Amino acid sequence: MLNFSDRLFDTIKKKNSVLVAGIDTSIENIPDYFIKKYYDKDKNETENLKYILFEYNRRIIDAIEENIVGVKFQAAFFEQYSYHGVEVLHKLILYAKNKKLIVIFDGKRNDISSSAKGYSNAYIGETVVFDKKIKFFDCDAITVNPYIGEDGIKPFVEDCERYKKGLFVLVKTSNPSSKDFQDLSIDSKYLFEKVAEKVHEWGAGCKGKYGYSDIGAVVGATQPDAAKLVRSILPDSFLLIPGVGVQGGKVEDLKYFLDKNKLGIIVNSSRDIIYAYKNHIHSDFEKSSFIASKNLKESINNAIA
Ligand SMILES: O=c1ccn([C@@H]2O[C@H](COP(=O)(O)O)[C@@H](O)[C@H]2O)c(=O)[nH]1
Repeated sequence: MLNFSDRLFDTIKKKNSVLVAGIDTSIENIPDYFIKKYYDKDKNETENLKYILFEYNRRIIDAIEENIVGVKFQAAFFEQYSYHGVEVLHKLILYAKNKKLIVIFDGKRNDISSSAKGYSNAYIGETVVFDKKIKFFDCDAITVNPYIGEDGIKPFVEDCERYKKGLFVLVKTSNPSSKDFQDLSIDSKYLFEKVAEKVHEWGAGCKGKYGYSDIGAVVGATQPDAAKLVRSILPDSFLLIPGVGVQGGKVEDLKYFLDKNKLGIIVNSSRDIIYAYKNHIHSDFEKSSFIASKNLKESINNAIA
């Protein structure tokens, strides 16, 4: 099996797209006509929830797959429905993997090393179950929070090497409050620069045949100035960039995130794609999402050409 960064690189080239669709779906944002059509009064709430949540997202994935390199599943939107949502998440991960899309689990997980290893086992590695080892979620990559320090990151990095998976470490996030801690100054550097230096160190041992590291960084689209600094520290890492559109990040600023080969980025968009029907692009939600993802893919490609 190829390294994560090689699989990502090849899929970007094959699809001619760096767009990742964020699957952040809440039931209350699914169109009424869809719910009315599929809500079955003879079933209980959770059976209806599971069916409708899976079906809506499955159809979105089918509609947009040609425009995207992968999908990013935001854990919160599944966990809010307890184990019912997690069951749907598991089914959707399998569905997306079967379509050869790059699957990123956005859980921003971490803990002390023993607990971090549990998260890593679940999402990118394998878990010992009696005399078997089971790859439960088997995603291509996971987002992690670096605040706990190196011993919490190491189990993930080791599993990236072992299972050919990827990691995206939060370096400079897209939200306005990212400045509260990430911009604190230490030794005349921002804290996020220090984190980026660590990401460089952690990724040095896992590079693919194209020279990219399997350990990448999350940098918000709303942070082009920070992106220039991060890119100078991380010349060989993929940057996962959320925050275009609704959060104010501009496609024209994506050039500041690129590496020297005008590559090395993937750009997430969630609400603008999964709820594109709200913008009345088309009366049909699948067509709306298709058009929104196609337009965004093309405008990103133009901006980074
Ligand atoms: O810095 C970060 C890190 C993660 N996110 C996540 O990305 C999507 C963004 O959704 P949009 O609807 O496209 O705004 C969401 O899942 C966030 O949890 C981020 O926004 N910023």
